[in-house]
Amino acid sequence: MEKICVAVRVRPPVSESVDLAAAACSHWKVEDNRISLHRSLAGTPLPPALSYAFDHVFDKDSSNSSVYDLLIKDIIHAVLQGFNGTAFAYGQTSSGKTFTMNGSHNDPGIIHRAVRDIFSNTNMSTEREFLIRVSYMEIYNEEINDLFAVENQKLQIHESLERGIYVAGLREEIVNSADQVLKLIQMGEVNRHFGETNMNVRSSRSHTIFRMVIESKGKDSALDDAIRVSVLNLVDLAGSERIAKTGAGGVRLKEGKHINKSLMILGNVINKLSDGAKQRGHIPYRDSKLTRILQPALGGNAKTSIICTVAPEEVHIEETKGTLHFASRAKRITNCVQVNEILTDAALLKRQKLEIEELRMKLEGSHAGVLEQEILKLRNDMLKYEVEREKLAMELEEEKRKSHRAQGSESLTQSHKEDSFSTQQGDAFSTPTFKPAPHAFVAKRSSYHSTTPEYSPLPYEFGEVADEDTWFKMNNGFIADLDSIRMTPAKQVSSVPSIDDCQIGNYKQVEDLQRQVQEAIAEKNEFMKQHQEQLVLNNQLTEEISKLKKEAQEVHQRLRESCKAVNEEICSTFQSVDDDDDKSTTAKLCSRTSEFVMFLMSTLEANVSMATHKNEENKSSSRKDKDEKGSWQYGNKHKDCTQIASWKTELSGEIKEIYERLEQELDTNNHLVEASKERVVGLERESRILLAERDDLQLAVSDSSKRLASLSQQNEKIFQDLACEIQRRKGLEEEIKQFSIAFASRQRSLISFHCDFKSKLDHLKAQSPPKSSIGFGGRNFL
Ligand SMILES: Nc1ncnc2c1ncn2[C@@H]1O[C@H](COP(=O)(O)OP(=O)(O)OP(=O)(O)O)[C@@H](O)[C@H]1O
Repeated sequence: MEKICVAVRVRPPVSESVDLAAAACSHWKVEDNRISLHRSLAGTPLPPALSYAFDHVFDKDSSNSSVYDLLIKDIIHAVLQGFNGTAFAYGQTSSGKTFTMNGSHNDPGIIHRAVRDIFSNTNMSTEREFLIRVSYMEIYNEEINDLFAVENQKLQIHESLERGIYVAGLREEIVNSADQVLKLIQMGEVNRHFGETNMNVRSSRSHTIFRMVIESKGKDSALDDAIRVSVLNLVDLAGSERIAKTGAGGVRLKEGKHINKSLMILGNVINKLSDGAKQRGHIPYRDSKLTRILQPALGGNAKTSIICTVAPEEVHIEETKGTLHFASRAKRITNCVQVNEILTDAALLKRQKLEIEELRMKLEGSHAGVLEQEILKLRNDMLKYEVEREKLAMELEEEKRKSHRAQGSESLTQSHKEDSFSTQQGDAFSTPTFKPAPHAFVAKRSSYHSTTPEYSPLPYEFGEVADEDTWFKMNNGFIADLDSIRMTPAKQVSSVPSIDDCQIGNYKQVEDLQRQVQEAIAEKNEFMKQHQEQLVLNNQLTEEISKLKKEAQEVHQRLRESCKAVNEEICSTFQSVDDDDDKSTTAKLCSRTSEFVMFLMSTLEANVSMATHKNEENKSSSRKDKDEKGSWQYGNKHKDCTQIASWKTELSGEIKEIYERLEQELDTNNHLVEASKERVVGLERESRILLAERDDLQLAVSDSSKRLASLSQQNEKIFQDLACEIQRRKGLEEEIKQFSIAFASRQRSLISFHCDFKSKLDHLKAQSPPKSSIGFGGRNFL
């Protein structure tokens, strides 16, 4: 959707007096793209906020060149690319419309500049070849006249699915240079209705439409055979006028009424269109010839610019306000612009092949929704063909009826002759400078346009069967050719993501998931490996711990055993001493000494020596006692005591030695036990850490196993979905295939029907009197 571009141009004041001119200009102020009334009519208060902004506002000093550059140039370039374009000048009488469109010698107008621009572009184009046709018409008192052929008067407007709205019988000239076109325009201007009024010595009494149809085709047909056809309308409207001001009477009055009426209808159409799509309802395009011809430019398929001209004088303030109001309504209109293309059979075939290829590509991986849309589109196309076929059948019937009627009418035959004469004769206006086109495309299309008989392929009553809604729905664009042309399906901009994108997205998703699964598996394997290693380490440590425990037990055992052995040794020593004592006479003394030794075990050497010393003392005292009890015992015992003392010394030495050894051994063992204990504690701590680690690992492993399981599930689901999708796609492919076959057969039947229809038509034409006698005279191209 594209908004209409609206500009306002203020004409310079016409007063010859500089002061008056300055005063005239002082009411309207132009700043950038804004125009405001800043001084009201004498004696009336200034209306609030009377200020308008437009795409451009040109002040009195502006030139046609700047208007063209800012407002029209873009349209011309769009037209060369296949878009329709329209520019028209609107405003009260004498406000400068004709000056803007036609210009002057020093400052050529928009039409002149557009023609030059088009040819300089086409001549420079290395990629496309062009065929340009021009026509020039006027709407005078609600009648359409051909300005290139005065004999073509009161032409009728028709509408067809292929051509859109067109004027039947309008002369079109194939042109190949700007000079040629400008010459033709100059000749056409002669036929235009001008008249003198109080307000303008050369006032346009009609609306004029200069039309250029530009066909183009890529020079490299390997790339695309499509032919672009665009239409440029440059319109100079007649000015609205107040009868009181123009002083019109008689013919001028009649003209003025028609002008005002058609401009009022144009205003109504603009108002309706500016209401927005929802509120607008029925648009009264059919109420005037002007709005009917401009229909594609107003809310249809064309880039449109409106230049509203205003007069700055105080006397015209009301009209200027009216024009600005019209302009501000027009600013709200949006058009739906698209490139117009027509296709030859070969191009159509090429395109269809491409489309099938695209479909196949899409089928190879994507959303069924898009495919369903494609199917729907194809179905719609097929329906369209059906409708077209029915219409053609109706037309054939109509033709037959008309031909029967015509055969019975002699007078109509005569009028046909006259009309035929005018059609064949009137080539005083044939293109003088036209040379055979160098390129096959231009030659072919030129010959087509110059040889095709001009008649409307549709009955006149068609206007009653086709309405705007049908036109909008079925043919929102202009297609200039009829016979060998197919409609290019409207370019669609889909909001759904493209099928390729979706496919890539799916594959990416699957790839991502597969990668994730791979990673998860690798992670899991890594965890398992670590887990195994940890288990081995753990086992080793457990073994080591048990070994150490065993070792510690052995140490304890050994210690116990060695203690036991020492005890046993001591006991056996004492036993041997006891046994010896039993055998010797000093047994009793030994027995007593053994008790003493046991005591000495704790007090060691010092006590032994002390004990020995005391014993010596005791011996002497006891000797005294024993001397008193019996002197015979003392002599025997003295010998024994000496021996016992030596034994005692010997024994003490041995005991001391054993004790020291045992003490050393005990120390060593204690050290060993301590070290073992420490080691055991360390190992236990290590084992605890390892156990905790193992638990963590087990948790992680179970987590990753779960994740792996869910990923596998997802993966499986995706694969299932993919399988379903593939299955569905296969079904759709099958459906498309069948549909394509059905479509092709319908197309073939349509083409054969078309040929049949044409041949019947030719046959009928050959049999019946010429069309002009029954209303089919003239040419069929716009
Ligand atoms: N921008 C302009 N610069 C110089 N002269 C201008 C300009 N606009 C209009 N004029 C002059 O004003 C007069 C009226 O202009 P023009 O005939 O173009 O008006 P119009 O709107 O076409 O009138 P009508 O509707 O009656 O045909 C002419 O003499 C024209 O040369």
